[in-house]
Amino acid sequence: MSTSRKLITLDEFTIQQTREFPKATGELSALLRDISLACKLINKQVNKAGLVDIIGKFGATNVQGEEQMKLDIYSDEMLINVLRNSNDCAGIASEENDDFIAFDDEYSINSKYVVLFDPLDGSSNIDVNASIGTIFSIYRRVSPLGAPCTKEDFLQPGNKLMAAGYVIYGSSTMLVYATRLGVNGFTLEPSIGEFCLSHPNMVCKESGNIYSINQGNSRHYDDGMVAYLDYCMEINKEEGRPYSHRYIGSMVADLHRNLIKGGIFIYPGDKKNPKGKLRLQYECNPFAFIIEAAGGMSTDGTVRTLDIQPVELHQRVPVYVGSKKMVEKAMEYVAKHQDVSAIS
Ligand SMILES: O=P(O)(O)OC[C@H]1O[C@](O)(COP(=O)(O)O)[C@@H](O)[C@@H]1O
Ligand SMILES: [Mg+2]
Ligand SMILES: [Mg+2]
Repeated sequence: MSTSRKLITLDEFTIQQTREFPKATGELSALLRDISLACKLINKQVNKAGLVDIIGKFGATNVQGEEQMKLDIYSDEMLINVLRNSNDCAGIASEENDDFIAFDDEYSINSKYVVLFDPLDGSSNIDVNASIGTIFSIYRRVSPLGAPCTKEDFLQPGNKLMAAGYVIYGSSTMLVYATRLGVNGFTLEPSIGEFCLSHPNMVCKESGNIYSINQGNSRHYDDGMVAYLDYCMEINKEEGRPYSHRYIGSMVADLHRNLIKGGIFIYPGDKKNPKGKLRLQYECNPFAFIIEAAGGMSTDGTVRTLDIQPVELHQRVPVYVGSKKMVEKAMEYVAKHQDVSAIS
């Protein structure tokens, strides 16, 4: 049985897409190719993490007070170096850097785009060989070309995104990215070192039977969240419940599974952390953009994630993202209990 088929590389795919848009300059596609190069360099280290000095803590904390892992720093440096030398990017913002970085060479100041990224997502899973990832999002600048980019370029709401994506370093390495044209997945073919189209036109099912949440925090949840979890665990054969609980603890891996199988991922606000844990600009917005482009939905429990106006680079927001019907149901529970608690 021959398993080979004509491979379409990411380069070929992005060039084909550019041809469909006469006005397209190819800069966005070039930026995607730059990001894929940086992720190939990260992938090389991830694949042999136990054998090279890339496991463990770096010995510093980031602006959010989180311990940085060596692979967080390595991945951050790879992305910054590739994007700084690419002529396609005016500047970056990253989970691992306090402030944005504007590239001030003569090419970068004339680039139309800025990139935000979570260089290594799922840091708590690095040392235990569970799937981890990189998350990125691309905005067109609002600041004038010909000068370094500014903070405003990085504090745009998600509904202004041009493209967003992630790379998952798992049993295979995949790059999935979304534009307003749709969502496509590419698998790294190690023998040619190229990402090749493997999951064209990805769609997020309207409903699924997986719920993904760190239930270890449930003692801190408000009534609405507790009631929704009861709903997920309730025995109701007609409605396909109880749902299965799946939680890898890497947002990239949990969202990738739900994108393919259907499901809901929730990192709510709670009594301990009212804003939740995940960051709006380089975790929640890119996934909201990808999942919506695939037909799903994302909110902070009340508002569409993509319509939230960012005020800080590293701000956190609650997130309910995934299959449309499941997010709507979770919103019903949250709203119902918000009304009750408002009255009482
Ligand atoms: O351990 P918790 O509290 O469930 O948090 C897990 C979440 O934290 C994260 O690891 C945060 O991302 P980073 O690893 O990039 O800091 C997410 O990937 C994941 O969904
Ligand atoms: Mg992360
Ligand atoms: Mg991270």
